[in-house]
This record gives sequence, C-alpha cells and structure tokens, in this order.
Amino acid sequence: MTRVALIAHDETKPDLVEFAQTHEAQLRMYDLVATGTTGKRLREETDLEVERKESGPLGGDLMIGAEVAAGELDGIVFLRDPLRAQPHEPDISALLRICDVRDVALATNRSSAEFLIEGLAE
Ligand SMILES: O=C(CO)COP(=O)(O)O
Repeated sequence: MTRVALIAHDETKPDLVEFAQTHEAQLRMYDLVATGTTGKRLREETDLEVERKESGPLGGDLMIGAEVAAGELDGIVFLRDPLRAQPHEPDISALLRICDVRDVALATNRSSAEFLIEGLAE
C-alpha cells in the first residue's frame, strides 16, 4: 500500500489540514503517517486514520526519515514554515537529505503538494 507522510510546522498546520480535507477521499486510500502534533490535528479535523510519530522537535522528523531510509515511504508532504527558525533544524535537514538520497517524492509547499498527490494517484 502507498504510504505517505504529512508534516507541518505550527504556522503551516492550517494549510496542511485544509489540504488534507480537500484531498480526503484520495488520502483515505493511503497508509498515512505524521509527526505528533500534525497527526493530532489531522485526526481531530479530518476523518483520516493517521499513525502518529513523536512531535517534530522531539525526534518525529527523524522517525519519518528512518522510514524513508528503510524504503517504507512513497511520498512526503512537509509544509515547512519558511519564515521562522526551528530549534530542530538539523533534524529537518536530515529528513530532506534522506529524501534526496533515496529519491522519495517530497513536497515542501502547497503547490508542489498538489502535484505530488496527483502523481501518487497515477
Ligand atoms: O516540527 C515538525 C516538523 O519539523 C512537526 O512536528 P509536529 O507535527 O509535532 O508539530
């Protein structure tokens, strides 16, 4: 089954929730995983079943990265906050890097997320 990770920083969580609501029917066909707080929001504000990892600053990005390294993920939508520094920037960089190393589709803004979700459907 196609497995997709959904991640957002605090300022971009409303965008991700809106994205998930818009594409809820399609996302329901996938095995979904998220970082902790993102997953909580998605569970509360959509009807999607989402596996929750730790919160990002507590290692959640690294846990998603480990899945990428293990070849378990097909795509990631990671709506980063481009305007605020994050305390766990090294973890975020590690996740982005392993996606490139393993050639896993990664969308870091809403427009590319739309392409990613369309591409996964094909
Ligand atoms: O910090 C994050 C990604 O770097 C997201 O973590 P949360 O979903 O727990 O807020």
